[in-house]
Amino acid sequence: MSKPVIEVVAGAIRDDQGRVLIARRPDHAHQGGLWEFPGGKLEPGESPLTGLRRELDEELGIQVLASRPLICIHHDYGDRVVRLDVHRVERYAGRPVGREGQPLAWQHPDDLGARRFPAADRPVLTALRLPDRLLITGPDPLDPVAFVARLERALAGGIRLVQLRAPGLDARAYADLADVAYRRCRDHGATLVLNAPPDLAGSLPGDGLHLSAHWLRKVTSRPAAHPWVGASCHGPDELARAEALDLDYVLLSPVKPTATHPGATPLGWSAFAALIKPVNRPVYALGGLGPNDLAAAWQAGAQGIAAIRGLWSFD
Ligand SMILES: Nc1nc2c([nH]c(=O)n2[C@@H]2O[C@H](COP(=O)(O)OP(=O)(O)OP(=O)(O)O)[C@@H](O)[C@H]2O)c(=O)[nH]1
Repeated sequence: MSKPVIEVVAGAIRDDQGRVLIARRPDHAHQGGLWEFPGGKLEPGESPLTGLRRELDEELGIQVLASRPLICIHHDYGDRVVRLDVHRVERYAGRPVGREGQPLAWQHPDDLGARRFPAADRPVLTALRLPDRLLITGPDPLDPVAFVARLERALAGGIRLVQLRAPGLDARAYADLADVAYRRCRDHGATLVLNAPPDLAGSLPGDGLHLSAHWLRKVTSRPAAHPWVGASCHGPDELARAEALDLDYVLLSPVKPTATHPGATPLGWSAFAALIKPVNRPVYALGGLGPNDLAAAWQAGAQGIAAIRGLWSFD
């Protein structure tokens, strides 16, 4: 018999330094003594938004004014299954205090890994470290100077995650480009992931590796030596494989018609949402999307959007 699912809603609240508010669970509670994102169980018939507002008022004494979905996790603890629906609180009124006596702490997302959280929260920590826009570079740089100028403009415009994709370049030209792109990204505090064969990527400067669907099929374990590893997925089998390999995030495409893959059938948002429902990691929506699609992507359960044309400035 399948176990009942406990519906839980929680808030990721940031301060103006980008730190996130966490609370320590009471020792006697389930997962007692561990840190958590403030929230709790939904009441019967309650919507996630109403539950979020109620819980954060009860626990912290704040009033949520604006929020959006961040990530939703299904986790089986053995004695119970929890559906943890985490929302980013964008605006709130009041000053958070531990109204139930729980200790609170503000922590930068990169440092959250040093705290002990319930197992369900692991992908939430990853989602908090990733931005909502992933730039895929393109088209292939026939003119590297113009390519780097475009990259620079994207970084100056706030892009913080870049996938270096240049399938037409040979290994040497790709390595040269990675060298320049990595320096530019580092100057802006952005993360560069290399869309290249794992062995080549491992020898180049970068913060991570992007596995094409081809390499996702070929690798037998998560490639070591890369702090970040993501992959391109197009359906449930590839999504399941990315999870089994314990990759950090995935891209699912195509959501809309795209110039890069004109023959592919677009998923549309509702099929996209259904496909990522069982996926316990951040998913970027890809295919014919731009910044105007961000709100739809969040509502469908995505981390955000990935794009070439939608984020790469052409002139
Ligand atoms: N609030 C919250 N709960 C979490 C997180 N991660 C996680 O696995 N959970 C689990 O989700 C469930 C939430 O239950 P809770 O005890 O906080 O719920 P509650 O505030 O309504 O308390 P109550 O049971 O005393 O009424 C627990 O099983 C808890 O272990 C998290 O980050 N935040």
